[in-house]
Amino acid sequence: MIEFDQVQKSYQVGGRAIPALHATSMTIQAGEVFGIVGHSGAGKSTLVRLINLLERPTDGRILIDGENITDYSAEQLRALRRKVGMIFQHFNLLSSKTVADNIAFPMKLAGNYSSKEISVRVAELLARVGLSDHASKYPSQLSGGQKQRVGIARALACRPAILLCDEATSALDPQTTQSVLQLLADINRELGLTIVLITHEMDVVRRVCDRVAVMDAGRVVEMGAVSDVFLHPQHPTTRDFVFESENIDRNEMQEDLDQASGRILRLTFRGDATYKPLLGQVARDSGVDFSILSGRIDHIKDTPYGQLTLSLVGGDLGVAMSALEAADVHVEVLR
Ligand SMILES: Nc1ncnc2c1ncn2[C@@H]1O[C@H](COP(=O)(O)OP(=O)(O)OP(=O)(O)O)[C@@H](O)[C@H]1O
Repeated sequence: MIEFDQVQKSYQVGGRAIPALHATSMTIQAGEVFGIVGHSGAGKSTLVRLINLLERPTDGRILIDGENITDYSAEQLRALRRKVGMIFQHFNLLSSKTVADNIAFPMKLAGNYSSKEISVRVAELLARVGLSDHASKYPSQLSGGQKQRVGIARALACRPAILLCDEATSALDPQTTQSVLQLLADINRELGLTIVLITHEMDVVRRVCDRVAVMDAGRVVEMGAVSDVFLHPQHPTTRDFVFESENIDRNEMQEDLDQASGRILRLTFRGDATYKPLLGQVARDSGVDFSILSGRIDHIKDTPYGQLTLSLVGGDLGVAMSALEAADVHVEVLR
């Protein structure tokens, strides 16, 4: 478990303190995939780099499994950094070393592994990330996705309990992003590793994260289960991220709403409710006529969800809303 207790960080620039993270308290549970989403400069990297003390807090305490790491000695800090692996947007591989040597590097640096242990572990990791045939290649001979797989294998070499991912898929195309996110999800499930993932794309959060913190100007402005935050965003910054990820043009959406008659409802279906043929039944029972203004069906991690915006006329709206809510559909009245 990672706990931030009133953690604050300012950078000193030319004698002035630039605040990057205002006093923040939050907990990341062991074994979860925790997303941090925010625009450029929001303070995401700062927050994540505090977890392995690449940056030191200006104030507050950071506890990992109950231990205050800000009090650690140099020796304890070295041990902490072996427990916390990290992967980067631009992979940060050593270009003069082969794939196998890049993966072996942190184990050699740690100094307490035999060469036999290192070669067994490297072979195991190469297989885990699907690169067994590329052990002797150099980074320049690999694609972006393969380089990130090497980055992941290297980060896992010393069997960390936490993996920090700093915009790990931002330099990759959509298909490669998908396969790297799938690898991270598999690793999280199989190894029980805690993953903290920074991104500026809500879609990345939707695919792999259990919980998310939304950052804006050095503050966490919204935090919660991805299904709650994504489907019912409260803060304007969160709404922007969700609309952006769903390719929704707010002006166009407003025009559609203005043209529609009657009441406008937004229905959110989660899990099994997503596939139930509810609307026809509700319309018959309540006498309400409806037309669909927009709709989508997708997944949050492995859970299906659907969202529909409807305009409704006639009949008994109260009966319709009660029937939907009784079937576990979240009903939001937009107008
Ligand atoms: N080493 C530094 N020295 C001075 N200011 C810094 C330093 N690192 C970050 N900052 C400032 O702190 C604020 C937060 O930066 P940070 O890199 O944490 O944001 P971010 O959300 O990760 O942005 P990006 O997505 O662009 O990486 C910004 O205003 C940035 O300019």
